[in-house]
Amino acid sequence: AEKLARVTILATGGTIAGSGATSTTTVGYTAATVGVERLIAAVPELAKVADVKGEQVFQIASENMSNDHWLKLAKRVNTLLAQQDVDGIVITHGTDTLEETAYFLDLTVKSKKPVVLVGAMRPGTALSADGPINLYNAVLLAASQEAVGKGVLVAMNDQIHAARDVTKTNTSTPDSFKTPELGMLGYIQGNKPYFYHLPARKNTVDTEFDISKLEALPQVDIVYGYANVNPVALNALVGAGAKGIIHAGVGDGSLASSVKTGLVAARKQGVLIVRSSRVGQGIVARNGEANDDELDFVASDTLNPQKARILLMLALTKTSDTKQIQRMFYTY
Ligand SMILES: NC(=O)C[C@H](N)C(=O)O
Repeated sequence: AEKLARVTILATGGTIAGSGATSTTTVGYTAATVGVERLIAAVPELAKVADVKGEQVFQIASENMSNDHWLKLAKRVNTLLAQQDVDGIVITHGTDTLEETAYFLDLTVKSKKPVVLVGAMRPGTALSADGPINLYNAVLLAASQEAVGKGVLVAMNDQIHAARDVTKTNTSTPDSFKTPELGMLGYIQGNKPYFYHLPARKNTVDTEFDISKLEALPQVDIVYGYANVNPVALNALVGAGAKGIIHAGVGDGSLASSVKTGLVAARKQGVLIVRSSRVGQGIVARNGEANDDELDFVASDTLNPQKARILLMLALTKTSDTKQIQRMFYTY
């Protein structure tokens, strides 16, 4: 018989490990209650596709995910993937910040072996819970040769997405994870992954980031744009020591005059400013809605604000030169 791939499941909590009072409880349940061994035992089919081991790394709802959790997780993933006896990793995760953790790992994992993030939109106790099939698909994907060298992947709702581009698009439906416009990578169907696209941006072994010796990440915060915007939030975050600010601007990253004044002042104090957009799709054009050359700002390209925040934190561990950081935003 062919030897099965060895896949470690790192469990972090979320709704995939959640439970509710009744089978029709799809909101108002409790996330992060079920341990990894029970998650694995609930899907005996896993044993057919991989030699599976479980490890409980955290037990949290993903709204509580932090920089510290990311550093711990990335270090654990790198340690495991350096081992001969680990062929791939699945990370069970809450869906609220799953896209952020996926992108953080996409930039910091130093291996071509598959890393697949998975979650669920319904707790395990619900009718038509999506966790078990999502977990099965994720393990199947992590055990496959097809997933090698494709960066960190997200497996949800029978689909395969790239960490950089996937986003949560719906508060509660099982088809919430999408890659609008840039496109998902493929499907999982009939016990097989099918790929149609490859991630074009550099990831994993091809990035310049190394978190192996880091104990903390620089403080980077997000400021939201809206009509009648109040600059108080921006000024407070800068006052609280932010090293970088992501401006989630309206439209193509446009800046209201009241906020622009604060951003210019912050930049003069050495704070890195990235113009992103709250729109969720499209390129934020450099020197478009603002003269980035003159202001010494960075444009986020297509990264949404929460992912721009991750790239800026990692960029600041290497340099504070805006030209270098802009290059990174066009590379990753
Ligand atoms: N569907 C979910 O997993 C939502 C939950 N709040 C979490 O992110 O942990």
